[in-house]
Amino acid sequence: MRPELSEYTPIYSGKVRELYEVDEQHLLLVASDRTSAYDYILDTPIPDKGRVLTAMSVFFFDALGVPNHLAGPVDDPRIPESVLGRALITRRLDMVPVECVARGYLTGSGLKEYRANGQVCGVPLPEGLVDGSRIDPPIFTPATKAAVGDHDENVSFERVVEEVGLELATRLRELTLAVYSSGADIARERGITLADTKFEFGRTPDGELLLADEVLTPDSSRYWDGALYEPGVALPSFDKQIVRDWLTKESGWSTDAGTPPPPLPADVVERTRARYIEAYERISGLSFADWPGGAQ
Ligand SMILES: N#Cc1c(N)ncnc1-c1cnn(Cc2cccc(F)c2)c1
Repeated sequence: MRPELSEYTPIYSGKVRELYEVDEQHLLLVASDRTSAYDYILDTPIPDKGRVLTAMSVFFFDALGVPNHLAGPVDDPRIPESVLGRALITRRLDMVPVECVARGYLTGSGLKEYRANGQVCGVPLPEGLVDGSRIDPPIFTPATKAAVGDHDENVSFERVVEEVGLELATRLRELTLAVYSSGADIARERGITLADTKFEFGRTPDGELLLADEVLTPDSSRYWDGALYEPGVALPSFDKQIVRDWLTKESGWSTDAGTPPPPLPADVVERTRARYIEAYERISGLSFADWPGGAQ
């Protein structure tokens, strides 16, 4: 008999995820079907999004072989039925207060910084780069964790050293770049470009550094269709572009409307759900139909 979610103490609620205390040493990390666009949480959920992103994290935790915070399988008996397939039991860690971002392509906030001063997080880049340019080798572009609703602030490696010390900062950079490259190689072999990603790390009581949070999901990363890639062309997000295009080109809403986006039509929801499942099945080579927690 599985416990009810109400038996666990909620300790954090994010835009699209929640964190619960299971016991002194363990947490329950829950991914919802909520999605965001243009910094709004949309009213319309994407069915199975939480399960697909959980499946992607588990695939990469297994594939990457990096010590991580998982403390049980996706069907662990401590996971309530109501969140089965979109929740994971993790070890409770002392989280490192740094968003560890790796970029293999220039876009988003990195592009904005580059255009202003030719560098990203203090890392100088060659002249003449444009939106979507390859950054080779990939760079470590850390950020400080923002309060809920705010954007993270890109910071330099030196600022991370001030925050956590040289040894840990160096280790975070090494691990972030190594894990990004491994993930990017896996995705590239399946025709998908992993442009950038954000990792979080935490430490065990005896000081071991573990990969935590979600890993290499479309919510923590930018995924592009490898077949469409060309530098200088604004690259559509593999998973979010359907929603973005409907909102800005068909719904009558605009990003400067100052009002929340309207509800999504059923076909936009279904096509977006299908894109998440396509990304998972192409990258993992597994069938999402085999993932626990189907329609209840
Ligand atoms: N992962 C992890 C983790 C851990 N293993 N130990 C201690 N704390 C965290 C932790 C704290 N904040 N977050 C972000 C986060 C993730 C998921 C859902 C949310 F609501 C919020 C993660």
